[in-house]
Amino acid sequence: MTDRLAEICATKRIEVAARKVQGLSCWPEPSPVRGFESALRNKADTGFALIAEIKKASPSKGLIRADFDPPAHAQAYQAGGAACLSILTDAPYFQGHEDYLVSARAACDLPVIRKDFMIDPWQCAESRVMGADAILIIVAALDDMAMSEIEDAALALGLDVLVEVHDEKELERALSHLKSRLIGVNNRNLKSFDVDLATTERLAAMVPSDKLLVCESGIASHADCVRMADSGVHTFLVGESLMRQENIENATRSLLTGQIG
Ligand SMILES: O=C(O)c1ccccc1NCC(=O)[C@H](O)[C@H](O)COP(=O)(O)O
Repeated sequence: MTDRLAEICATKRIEVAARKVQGLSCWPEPSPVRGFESALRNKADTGFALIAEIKKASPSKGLIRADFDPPAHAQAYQAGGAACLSILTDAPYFQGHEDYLVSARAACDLPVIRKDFMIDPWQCAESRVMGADAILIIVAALDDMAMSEIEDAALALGLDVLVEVHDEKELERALSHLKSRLIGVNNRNLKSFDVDLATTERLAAMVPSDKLLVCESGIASHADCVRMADSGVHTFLVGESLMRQENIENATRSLLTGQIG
């Protein structure tokens, strides 16, 4: 595990231990699960499928959007053609909050992935109670047994799982130990924070055809999407480049279609 990821996970362990003591009763009953994977597959069949991220800040860039308004961003992403939302709930490193997930999901019809650092199967139940439709498993953060236990807990609750890898070794571990059909290749190096789209291009050929490959991080334009399509990749997770735009709806449409304005 990278030092930074290890630090984030150590902080998360303390946070989750405290949240477990509080229990789950503070959220209302969740609405039925919206199909996250199916929404992506439907859009990817006919063009580009976008998981649009609601991201206020990040460890690599600090504050990204000052006038942060999750419900408004969710509606803009949906109007611009996004298939799903990704909502950061980690507070210490991303200035996220579970209220952002609750309010953004209530403001639109899109399925939502809770973007956080999963280190305990209990967080799956917590995610479902918040209203999440999917969770993220970061292979680099977990050993084989832990990631498999978290995946089982998520699937038992009806949540979809996006399995995130950064290199060949992590992809092999994911394919050997996990059953989820969504594989995210994250182009961000967690040691240097450098982003290189060639990471997705390198790993794409290793991903079996029954899996849906999601290209994560560093996508900034329609040209980047077209470049990834040359490697057979039509599904993207995009945060910063859209969150920095004044008109998020137009920027989302332009990313997906190449149309300006
Ligand atoms: O974004 C970061 O700085 C970061 C640092 C450490 C761990 C994870 C990090 N990002 C999580 C993500 O996966 C991205 O938010 C997501 O792929 C969107 O990336 P981008 O379009 O480059 O904002």
